[in-house]
Order: sequence, then structure tokens, then C-alpha cells
Amino acid sequence: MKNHSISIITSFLGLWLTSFLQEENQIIVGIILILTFGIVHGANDIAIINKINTDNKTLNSSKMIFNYVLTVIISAILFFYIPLITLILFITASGYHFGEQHWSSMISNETSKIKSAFQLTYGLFVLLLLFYFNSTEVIIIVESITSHKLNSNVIEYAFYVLLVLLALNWIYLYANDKIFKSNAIAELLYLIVLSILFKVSSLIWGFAIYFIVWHSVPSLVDQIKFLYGGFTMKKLLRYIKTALLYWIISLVSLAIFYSLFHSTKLFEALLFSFLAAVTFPHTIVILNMFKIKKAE
Ligand SMILES: CC1=C(/C=C/C(C)=C/C=C/C(C)=C/C=C/C=C(C)/C=C/C=C(C)/C=C/C2=C(C)CCCC2(C)C)C(C)(C)CCC1
Repeated sequence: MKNHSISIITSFLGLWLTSFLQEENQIIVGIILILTFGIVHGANDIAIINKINTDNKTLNSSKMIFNYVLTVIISAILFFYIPLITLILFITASGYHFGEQHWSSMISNETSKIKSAFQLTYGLFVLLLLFYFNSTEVIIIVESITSHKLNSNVIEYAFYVLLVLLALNWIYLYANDKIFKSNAIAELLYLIVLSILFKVSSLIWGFAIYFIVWHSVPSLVDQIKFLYGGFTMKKLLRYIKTALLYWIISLVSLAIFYSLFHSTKLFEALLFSFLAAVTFPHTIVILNMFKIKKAE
């Protein structure tokens, strides 16, 4: 069973800070959190690929690194030429990725198809929850990325559809999966905490708290355990040291994109486009990491 108590405490801290920080400051602190913890949590993907490669000789390491960079470039190109379709793919991949990180050890592997469907539905629901409570800001950013003005009804209907799908999946797993059942009530309460957070905070602040506290930090801990066989302060420092170079390359690339496009796009739009480009290969790496963990 996963312990989400730190995430809960930090979320309340984030909620409390909402009443002190003005909206502009929430955005600045939120962006700093995304650029630090958020980006770092993906910057060790090559180390994970290497670890998978050592454990599973069928994968070719240099080919994987090449594929990683290629996927980032292709995603960026697709985002430029077919932004709306790529955005939908990005949201879907993100939903699965968030759901997988959150639930991987809390649903038994016997129900593997339902498990995947549930993880996707859960992650998408959390995103839609955020969009539903901050639809005005979402519409502005989506328009800046895709040049399409989204109708707020689309967000509302998508939210209700996801709510129904999640409820059906939840009921099925509650009735059929003992591991799920033992966490289900606490997880419902966590969703209520997230709803309050998303309702009272700005879009970027709400996203940053979720992305860092509920996704990046737990993922970082899982990655450290996978890479070094446990979590200690020393192992955390080792993780940061290996991630440093990729983190710096990422920030420099983002700064270059910003200097090229900042007159036509919002910084938030560029940040999300950047996250989209690195999300696709990162999601595949983490998917493979969880596959190996499951087999152990
Ligand atoms: C290794 C490597 C590298 C690096 C990498 C990295 C650093 C990664 C990272 C990764 C990451 C860092 C990931 C992330 C993820 C994220 C996500 C998954 C997100 C999601 C989100 C979303 C989905 C959103 C949405 C929205 C909002 C919220 C609002 C507005 C609207 C929209 C819709 C946009 C490089 C490239 C340098 C090179 C090669 C190698």
C-alpha cells in the first residue's frame, strides 16, 4: 500500500498558501516548482533505460537513447503542425501516466486490462477536474497552443463522461479487487481534497501542486528505488547528480524556445508544449519500468 500522507499534508500546505499568495505569485512559484522538481523527475530516463537494458538484454541502449531524442523531436514537430490532435494525444498519454504512477501498486495485477483502463480514467479525471474548475484559463492556454477556441461545454461534458466512467470502474474494482478495496475510501477523500485545491487555486498553482506533490515526488522515489534498490538521502543526491546534465539541457532548450516564440505564445503555452514533447518518451520509459517491477 502506498503512503500518500506526505502528499496530503503538502496539498493542505498548498491550499493554505493559496490564501497568502496573490495569483501572480502563485503562477511564479508554480512555474518554479514545475521547472525544478517537475523536470528533474524525468531527467533520469536515460539511467532508467540503461538499468532496464542491464536487466533485460533484449533492449539496445544506444538505440533507446536515439529513439528517446527522436520521439521528443517528432512530438515537438507534431505539436507545431497538428497542435489540436497532438494536444489530445498528450492529454491522453498524461492521463495514463498520472494514473499509472498513482495506482500501480494499489490494484492487483490479475485484473490487468481493467487496471489499465482504470489508471487511464483516473488520470484523465484528475486533469478534467482541474480543467473544469479553471476552464477560463484552460481555454486561453489551449487557444494560445492550438489557435482553436475551446467551448467551455466541451470541458464540462468531458468532465461528466469521465466522472461516470471512473465511478463504473471504481465500483467494479471495489467489488473484485481486495487491494483496491483497502485503499478506495482514502483515495476518494484525496479526490475531494484535490477538488477543493483546484477550485480555490489558480490553474498553474493547482496543476503545480498536483504535478509535483502527487506525481513527480512519488515518481522520483519509485525511480530511485528502481535504480538503486532503495531510498536514502545518499541515493537521492546520486539521482540528482545523474539528472543534472539533462535538466540543464532541458532548461536551456526551453529558454531558447521562449526567446524565439515569446511574442506569439504565452509562457504557460510554451511550458506545456515543452512538457508534451518530453512526456511521450518519458511515459514509455516509466511504462517499461513498471512492467519490470511487476515481473519482479
Ligand atoms: C533524458 C533526456 C532528456 C531530458 C528529458 C527530460 C528532462 C524529461 C522530462 C520529462 C518530464 C518533465 C515529463 C513531464 C510530464 C508532464 C506531464 C505528463 C504533464 C501533463 C500536463 C497536462 C496534460 C496539461 C494540460 C493543460 C493544463 C494543465 C492547463 C492548460 C491546458 C493544458 C491542456 C495544456 C533530453 C530531452 C534533454 C535529451 C535526451 C535524454
